[in-house]
Amino acid sequence: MKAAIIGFGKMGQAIAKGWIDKKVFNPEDILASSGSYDRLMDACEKLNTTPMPSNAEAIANADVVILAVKPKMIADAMQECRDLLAASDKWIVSVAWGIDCEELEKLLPGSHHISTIPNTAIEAGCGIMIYENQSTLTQDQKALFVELFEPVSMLVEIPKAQMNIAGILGGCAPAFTEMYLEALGDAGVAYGLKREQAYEIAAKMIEGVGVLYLNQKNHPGMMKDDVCSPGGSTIRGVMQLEKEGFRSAVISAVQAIADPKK
Ligand SMILES: NC(=O)C1=CN([C@@H]2O[C@H](COP(=O)(O)OP(=O)(O)OC[C@H]3O[C@@H](n4cnc5c(N)ncnc54)[C@H](O)[C@@H]3O)[C@@H](O)[C@H]2O)C=CC1
Ligand SMILES: O=C(O)[C@@H]1CCC=N1
Repeated sequence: MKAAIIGFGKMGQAIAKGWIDKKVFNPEDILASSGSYDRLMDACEKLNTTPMPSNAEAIANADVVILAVKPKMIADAMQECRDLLAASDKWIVSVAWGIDCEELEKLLPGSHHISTIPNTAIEAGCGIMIYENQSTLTQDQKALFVELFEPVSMLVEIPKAQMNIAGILGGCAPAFTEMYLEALGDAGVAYGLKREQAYEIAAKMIEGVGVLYLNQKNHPGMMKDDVCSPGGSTIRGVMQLEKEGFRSAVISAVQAIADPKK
């Protein structure tokens, strides 16, 4: 099987790296095409993926197509490929933010497609792949979709009305968490830790908290209480975060994306 990745930027490359690392695809079976041919050549040289001169050629030679251009670019990028996609059993995984099954059908009528929102951690094989419960994939294509993305992500099926909020938590919030990681690193450095060591400790801590929650499904407040010894040190930090509006800031950040006009 061969995969065409149309748009070989951050997300396109993250998917390719995750697949190569988990041996889902041989690097040369990933056919990449992008807006800038020079940058595409550089990226493909690093990953050993195959650079393609056009979107149409990448798609013609592939079984599955990952659509990883900016949402506004889809119509332009796929203009020459609409007929080919409508007339074949090739199938499309769109990762474009805000483009649901109905929108995809308008852009690529008659094709087999599924609308998803992945996150950058797919590169490390521990991503989240939100996908809409409505798609035009056949049963066999849906099974292949699971086969390709399960090794690199947790798959979460979501109805159309909740795609946006699920995508914010899975796809956008990594940036919030990276800011938190950076802030912990700065604080560690301020108190004498080497920066690399500070980031490593903080990153492992974030990973561990996630795994602990997923294993036990205890309420996060209870998990926090387990860390705060009576009269101990942690509760002083927790009280300060409460005073600074930490939780409220996080909720407001989600709102700023979910309701951009407010
Ligand atoms: N970066 C992220 O964390 C996430 C991104 N996404 C979605 O992934 C898609 C790509 O986003 P990024 O990778 O972050 O952006 P990016 O700007 O890094 O990548 C976009 C790529 O598309 C290429 N491109 C532009 N016009 C093209 C055309 N006509 N044909 C082929 N390629 C073309 C550009 O050269 C660039 O390599 C977007 O739709 C975004 O909503 C979804 C979830 C998370
Ligand atoms: O910021 C964006 O538009 C993309 C979609 C989700 C994460 N990054």
